[in-house]
Amino acid sequence: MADAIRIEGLHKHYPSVHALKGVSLSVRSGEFFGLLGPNGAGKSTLISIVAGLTRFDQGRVAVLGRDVVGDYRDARRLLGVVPQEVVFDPFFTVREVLRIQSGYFGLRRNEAWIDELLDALMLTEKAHANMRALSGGMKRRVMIAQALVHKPEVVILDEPTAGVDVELRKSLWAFVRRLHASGHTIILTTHYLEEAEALCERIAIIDRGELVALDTTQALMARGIGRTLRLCLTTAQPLAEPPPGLAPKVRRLDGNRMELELTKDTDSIIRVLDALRAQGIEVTDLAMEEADLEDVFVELTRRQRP
Ligand SMILES: Nc1ncnc2c1ncn2[C@@H]1O[C@H](COP(=O)(O)OP(=O)(O)OP(=O)(O)O)[C@@H](O)[C@H]1O
Repeated sequence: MADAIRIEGLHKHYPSVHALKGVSLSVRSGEFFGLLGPNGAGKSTLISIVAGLTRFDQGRVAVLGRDVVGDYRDARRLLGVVPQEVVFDPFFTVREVLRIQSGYFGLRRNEAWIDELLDALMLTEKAHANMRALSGGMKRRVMIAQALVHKPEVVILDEPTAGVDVELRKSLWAFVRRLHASGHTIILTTHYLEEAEALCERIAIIDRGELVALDTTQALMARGIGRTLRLCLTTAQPLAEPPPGLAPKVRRLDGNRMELELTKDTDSIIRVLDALRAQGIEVTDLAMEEADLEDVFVELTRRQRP
């Protein structure tokens, strides 16, 4: 089966920025895929190219084997994009917006699916409301319904939960999970890393137009970034300096509290405890914190400031 999205050697220049510098990546069919990166990394540019809305300078991009330039119509039909910005025509009702969008794809009798979308996105009561009369969160839900009106196999969500309240975010994710479970490929960009961690099977991280990581979420989180060990100690005198041998690992020492950074797989907690005991120091409390996606992300996109 063709990859849901295949990007090869993609370059894009704006007048003053080389926004994509030879990006290659593939999203497998049926995957829940995360596209992460700091502000200005090139995520929206990449999405807009996949959607056939932005020209590029070099490379190839295909949606389920259809070239986004040579086979634009087919590629576009297979894709639903929920844009970052909420754009709408204030003169139409919610149902009209969805009917018009169906018309763009040549779909006539689409009412049953429109009803299903309205229901799933909790918009049924607002079907006859004018777009301008909706709250921001509701408008965003209409954008999602609009992107799905032609039942695309591949769905791209560009920051769908930015500025959305917790309740709506939960219901959106429940809906997106259902879409994924029913066989759709989902590509998500988000600045909420815990969302990506919870939802995505694989994650690509781009930074300043370059792919800096592409791996399963699990493997990314397991990358050898340190774990934090927090200790409460009892000593005759508060410690003035870290015990010998542990000093390079100690990040903070405050009286009887000590925080150490341990390297995954090579540093053992037991050895730390033994080293402390050898100095007559007892440990009264201990807490360990694993690196999360946020730590990995920061590590991979840490910028060399000029
Ligand atoms: N239409 C445009 N004209 C000129 N430069 C642009 C245009 N769109 C984006 N850029 C520039 O291209 C680079 C990539 O921007 P892009 O919007 O793709 O990043 P992003 O990863 O989506 O960022 P964010 O997380 O802030 O949405 C940035 O330096 C941006 O200023």
